[in-house]
Amino acid sequence: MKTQMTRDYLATARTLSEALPYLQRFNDAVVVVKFGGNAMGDDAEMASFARDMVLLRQVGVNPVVVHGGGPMINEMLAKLGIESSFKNGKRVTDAATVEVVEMVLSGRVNKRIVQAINAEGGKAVGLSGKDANLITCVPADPELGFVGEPSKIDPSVINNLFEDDMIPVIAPLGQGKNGETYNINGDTAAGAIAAALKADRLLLLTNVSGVKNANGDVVTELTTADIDAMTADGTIGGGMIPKTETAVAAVRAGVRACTIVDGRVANAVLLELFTEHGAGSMIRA
Ligand SMILES: Nc1ncnc2c1ncn2[C@@H]1O[C@H](COP(=O)(O)OP(=O)(O)O)[C@@H](O)[C@H]1O
Ligand SMILES: CC(=O)N[C@@H](CCC(=O)OP(=O)(O)O)C(=O)O
Repeated sequence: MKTQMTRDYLATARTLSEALPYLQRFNDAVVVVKFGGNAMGDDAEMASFARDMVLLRQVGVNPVVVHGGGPMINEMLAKLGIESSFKNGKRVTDAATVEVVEMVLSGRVNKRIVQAINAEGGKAVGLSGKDANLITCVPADPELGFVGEPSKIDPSVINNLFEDDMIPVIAPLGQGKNGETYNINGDTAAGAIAAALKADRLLLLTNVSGVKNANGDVVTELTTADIDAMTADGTIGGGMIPKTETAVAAVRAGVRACTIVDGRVANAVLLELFTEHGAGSMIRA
């Protein structure tokens, strides 16, 4: 049974300690957290994120981490002298680039998060969308090369890890039908996994406090119509495009709510889920 999380409940707890007596209400809830490369920060910030994941698991929530690592990919591409560009927030990915993307995401970034969660007392297992056929892809757009759009999700490996009290940490790569490797935007991968799991919440952690309007103010609740209008007039641009696209697709696919929030704030995930401090921008169906 999944616990129903409601904004009403969230609004009644002002602090984490006030929320503590009610945390069992979240037992067995599935929360997919996209941890963006820009949200990762230094070792102390990484440890704070890892602690949040371990605490969620301890109160019975099933967290799934899907990570990005765009800045770390940029750094490695620059070292190798490979030029890179983006179209609507997605990296144009040729054969040489996808090799680097896989090395950086499945290697260094994935293991850094796994190690941080394990150091906090959790049991994290690092995977990519290629493991156990988790994510099958089709090409997203001919102009983007090896950028994948998830066409099939097999979440059985995630459910098995939940049963064994483990926290899946997933790098956003997938496999095509001919065995080719695809680079998937981290937000897109997180949304597809959240939809397949019918997650209670999808949290997209980034380096801004939410979706901003033309005046620069964070919009706390957004409808899909607001997002369409703000994208059409250019208020939403760059890396925010895949996030809002993902939020809309996820809530349409049955995810209860999606929040875009600043992951650099201490205890960002716990505060967002359990207290009215949950700032950021929330999108619901
Ligand atoms: N309307 C908007 N509100 C907030 N951020 C926006 C907006 N439009 C574009 N952005 C940009 O999107 C960025 C977040 O996307 P991105 O850098 O890809 O993050 P991440 O690495 O966390 O996935 C912000 O830092 C900001 O520069
Ligand atoms: C297709 C595409 O854009 N893939 C992304 C995957 C990493 C990612 O999403 O990283 P952030 O979440 O840190 O931006 C990329 O190559 O940068």
